[in-house]
Formats: sequence, structure tokens, C-alpha cells
Amino acid sequence: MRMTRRGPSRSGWRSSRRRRSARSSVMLRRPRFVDSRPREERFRLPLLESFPSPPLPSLHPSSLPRSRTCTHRDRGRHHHPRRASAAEVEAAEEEAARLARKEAKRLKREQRRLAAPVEEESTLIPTDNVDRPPHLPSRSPTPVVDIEPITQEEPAPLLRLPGAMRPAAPSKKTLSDLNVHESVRNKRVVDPEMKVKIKGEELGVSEKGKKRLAEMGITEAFAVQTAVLPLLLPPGSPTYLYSAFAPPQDLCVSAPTGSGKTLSYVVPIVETLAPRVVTRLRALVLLPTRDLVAQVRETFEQFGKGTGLKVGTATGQHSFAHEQVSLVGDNVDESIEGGSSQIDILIATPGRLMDHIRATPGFSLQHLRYLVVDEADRLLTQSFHDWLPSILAALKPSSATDVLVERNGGVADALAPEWWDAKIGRVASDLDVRSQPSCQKLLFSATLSRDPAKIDALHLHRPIYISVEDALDPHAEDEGVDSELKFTFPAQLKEHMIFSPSTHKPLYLFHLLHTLSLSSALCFTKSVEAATRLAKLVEFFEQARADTVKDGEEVKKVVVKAYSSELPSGERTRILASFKKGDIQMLICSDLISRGIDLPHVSHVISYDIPADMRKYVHRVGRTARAGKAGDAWSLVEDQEAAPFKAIMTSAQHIQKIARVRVKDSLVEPFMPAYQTALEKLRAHFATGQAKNDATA
Ligand SMILES: Nc1ncnc2c1ncn2[C@@H]1O[C@H](COP(=O)(O)OP(=O)(O)OP(=O)(O)O)[C@@H](O)[C@H]1O
Repeated sequence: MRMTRRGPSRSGWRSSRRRRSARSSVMLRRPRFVDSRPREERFRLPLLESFPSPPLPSLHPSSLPRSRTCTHRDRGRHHHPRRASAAEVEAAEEEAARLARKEAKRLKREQRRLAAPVEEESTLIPTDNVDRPPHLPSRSPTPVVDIEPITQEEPAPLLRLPGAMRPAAPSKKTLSDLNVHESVRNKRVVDPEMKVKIKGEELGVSEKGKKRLAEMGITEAFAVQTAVLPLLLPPGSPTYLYSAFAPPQDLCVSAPTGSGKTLSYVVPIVETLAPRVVTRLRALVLLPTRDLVAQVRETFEQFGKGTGLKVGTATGQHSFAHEQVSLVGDNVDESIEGGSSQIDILIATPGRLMDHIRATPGFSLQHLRYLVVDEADRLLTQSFHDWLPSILAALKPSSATDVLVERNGGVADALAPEWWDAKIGRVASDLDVRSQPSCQKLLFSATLSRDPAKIDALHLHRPIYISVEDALDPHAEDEGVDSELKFTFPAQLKEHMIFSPSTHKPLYLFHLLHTLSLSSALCFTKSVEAATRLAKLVEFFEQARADTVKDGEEVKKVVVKAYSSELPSGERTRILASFKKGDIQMLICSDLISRGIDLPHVSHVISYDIPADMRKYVHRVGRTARAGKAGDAWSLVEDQEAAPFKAIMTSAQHIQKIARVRVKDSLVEPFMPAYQTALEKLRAHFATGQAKNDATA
């Protein structure tokens, strides 16, 4: 068969040929085939696209031999299908027929498969050959299956697997709880209104103890006492001085200011130690300030009257030698095992206690039955030469504390079982059971830390956390409340705030002094210096006011005094005594006495400068509304203090509890002339150095 090349047009073909002859002699030399078939047959192209799948090999020009396709130029210019040769057409027709046969066979096979009965169905659905209950309709013996093209068959639905789910975000409370000690999470909440009559048996107080409480005017136990006393004095069972093989659980107690925390540890300590025979140091109470040490000592002496228990203090108020003698006597007998002690109960500030641990021969903590940390949150934030690890080590000696042990005549005493196996005073045997410390740790505060790190540092033994708080308080368990702290306030406390331009602040103070008829108030400033200055201003103001009053009119001056750590201790005692007697109506002070000090008759607390944080606010306002009495707290908030004050109160969710009071200008205007005079006097006072003379006098 002879084949000729045909192009798309004669003229195009010719010109193309001319150009190609010049370029490629190789192609021209190839043998030429001449197709002898009629023209219409020669030009008939197979309808390749009409065959079913699978598709034939691609006829893209690039996949065909060059000599049988159009020229490059034609291919680039005209997108027409190429013409196949007769041999190609034949081969393609054969291939197409073969594929069509194959496809037909496949379809038949598929039809047969679909026509066959479904095996699973036959096993599950009873056929007519099986006994069927009469109520069931009979089934056709051979299921009729319509043959559908395979492409139309719906695929069986796949099992739905659970999709990936985003876990629910933990609540704010859960998150904040993560940062809270476990004992705090499982705290025992005590209703502040809870009261129990002392004369009952449920508190575990002895008859003698009840009598002493009655003499002190106490007939009912306050909420914190109802919770703590039965734990430390289990009713009906004796209390042991030492119980090394059944160590007592430690306590963390959080209760509002003035709620009676002191008696809740004083009563059990005195009750437990009273039957002791030998004097040993068995209770140590740590407090942050001398004033508090003196106050707690007073409570111990009042309740311990007649028990013979000896109470001592170590605060640095007396000389070190004097304190040493009061603790261990003046003739320390080194042969006494476990050190010697003149006292049963020691109340101390941590710094001074550390001095005695280091430098007082015969002074030892190995017999301690109680370690009380009062105002615990404040003490735990103070380092005081690492007082906490040193004291904990002195309770239970280890190799790390050998130095301390030796210096303090650290000979193990049979009364201090936890020391037995730490010392080499005897040969250990298989019968020796390692003992646990029987020293019980008791932590108290109005703002007790919930921080796990701080609590862990105390190495508490299965601590119980008691919180006196109003369970119905809508904010008690609010989400988002600071995780570390939760503040509870005395129920009878009323809080107010006055926003004021800085120039008017003293006027608002005078207004409160006179319109509220303050008789027993504490006024807090940001520093000792500010307290001294303000006290002087009020003094001058009162004088100027009295001077302007007409003859014959009786004028009662408000007596105000500054009370600060800079005053000599004798002077402070005198001022406090006058204040208690009512000779001084207002004490102006820094935050020195904002903690713990018990001045039961304080009716008003004024924050002249805003407190630095919420803890300070809690302790300031807690100087009033004590022991169930009513009390008022006022905050004078200067313009520039407004934002930080609101931020502190809002973050503790307390702002809504403080009533905002607006004072009309007309109410303070009458104080203006006396205020002007007082300011001038104050300037002169500081200019002439009179202030210095006052300070040194
Ligand atoms: N059961 C009671 N009945 C009557 N008065 C009590 C009772 N318990 C304690 N008080 C009195 O309540 C006052 C406050 O007690 P206390 O100083 O122990 O409070 P506090 O909780 O330690 O306060 P703060 O946190 O401010 O130190 C004291 O004057 C105390 O005598």
C-alpha cells in the first residue's frame, strides 16, 4: 500500500515542503508510501473517543513518530486530529472490539453476582423453610434482585467514627484551684455565725478551763473556736503530751480579723500542758511584732492562771543576757538531757528566736508539742535569716543540723521520741520503729496564704484547713477571684469611701472627726513620717478651731496622737494605755499596728492614705468590728489614688461592698479658716526645726 503525505492545504503544504527540504534531507530520503484506496476511505478517521474505557493510548502528537504526524509548524498552528494510517485504523478497531468484548463479559459477571442470594441475609432472616411465627408475613423463597448498573449502586454507609473533639476548656475556678494547696481545696468551711456554749461538752474544755473562761467573761465560743477546740482537745479522750507513733494532724486556720483566733490556740495549749510535771519548752508561738507578743502573753497568763505554767517572751525588748536567763536559767546544767528550760511556753518574734537557737546554751526545741505561727501569712513572707528551715530543723535533728544540735547541748531526751534515732546515745535495735514528730503545727491568719509552695515549706503533716467564711457569700467561690488569697471580713463591719481632691483631704478628715463624733479611732497613713506630720496638723487645727470659738462657748478638742515604731517602747505603752482609757480619741499610725493588735473598743478605722494592697486593707479595717461588735471603716481616696484603690478592691471583688459617700462642700467650708491657720503653723513648725526637737525629746 502506497501512502502519500497530505497537508491541510496545497499551498501551505508546498511552502512547508520547500522550507523542510532545505532543513532536513534525512526526512526526504525516507521511503514514500502511496495509498491506493479511494479518497473517502483514505480520509476516514477512526472514532477513537466512541469506545468505552479503558482509554486507548494517547494520540497526542508528541507520543507519535515524527514522520507520521504533521509538521511542527502545522501542529503548532492547527489543532485538528491527525489522520491515522489504514494499518493503525485496523489495529485500533481490533483493540476496540477486544475491549468491548471484555467489558461486556465483565458486565455479565456483575449481573450474575448481584442475582445471587445474599448470604448474610439468609442467615438472619427466617425463610419459608424454617418454622415461622404465624404473625410474620411469609417470605418469597427466592429474592428478586433488580440488576442495576454498578455505577448506580449506593455504597453501604460507613460506620461513623467519632470525630476529633476539642476538650472543654477548664473553668477559671479549676485553673485557680491548680494553684491552691490540696488541703485548701478540701477545706472545712465554718459559718461565722456559729456559736457554742462553753458549758457544754462538745468543745473538750475541762471544768477548770470553763471556769477560767467564765472569769474572763467568755460564755460562748466563737466560730473559729468551735472548729479548732474539738480538734485539739478531742472530747472524751485524753490529750497526750507526746504521741510519736500517732502524730497529730497539723492545722491551717483562716478566720476574719477579731474573730477570736488567739483563744482558739491558747485554750488547747494550756489545757494540754497543764498536767505536765517537768518544765520543758513545749509550746512556741511565733508572731511578727513585739506588741503582738505582749498581747498574746497577756491572754496566756489570763487563761493559764492557776495552772503553774510558765510563759516567757523573746522579742529583743530586753537585753540578750536577760532573755537567756529567763529562758534557760543563769546556771545552765549541761548534763541535763535535751537542754534546760525555765518556761513551758515561749512567745517570740522569729529573729530573736533564731539568736537564741544559735547562741543560748541549753536552749532546745526538741520537746515542742505545739508550734504556733500566728499572722502566718506575714511571717512566711519574711526571711529573718531563714528562720523557718532553721526552726523546722531544730524540731527534728538531722545531719544538716548537727551543728545546732551540738551547740545546744543537743542530747536526745527520752521525752522527745523523734530525736531517738537521730542521736547515737544508744544502740538501735530491730524493734525500733522510726517515729514521727509529735510537734503539732498550727497556722493562723486572717489572710492565710493558699499558695502551695508556702504551705509546703512548713512540712505540714496531713494538714486540715479550716476557713471561717460565709458560705452564702455570693463572692465566696466566685470564679476568677485571686487564687492565692481569699479575704473574709467581720460581718458587722461597714465600709465607706470618699473620693477627694488632694487639697480637700484634710478637710474631709476634720469632717469625719467632728460629724461622726469619733471617740476611738485609728487613722492609717502610708509612712511613719506621714503619720507624724498629719498628727501635728490635726493638733494645730484643733487648737485653731478652739481659738476661734466665742467666749463662753464650750469647745471639746479632739485629742490625736501619732503612734509609730520610732517611739520608745515605754512611750508606746503609755499612748496605748491612754487610748484604751479614752483620753486619746484618735491614733494616727503607719501599718505597724494594723496587724493583730487587739484594741476592742476601736469604733472607726480611717485609711487616710490608701493601703498598698488588699492584705493591708483587711488588717487595717480589721482593727474595728472585733469580737462581734459593730465598726466602721472609711477610706479617703485622693484623685490620683482612685485608680489603684479601685483596682485593688475590684481584683478582690470587694469594691461593691464599699459604700461611696459624697461630702458637700458646704459641710467642709466651715473648717477652712482653722485649716489655713493650722497649715501655717505646720510650715513654721517644720521650718524652725521644732519637729526635730520634738522627736529627740
Ligand atoms: N468567745 C469569745 N467571746 C467573747 N469575746 C471573745 C471570744 N473570743 C475572743 N474574744 C475577744 O475577741 C477579741 C479578738 O480576739 P483575737 O485578738 O483573738 O482576734 P483575732 O482573730 O486573733 O484577730 P486578728 O486577726 O486581728 O489578730 C479579743 O478581745 C478577745 O478577748
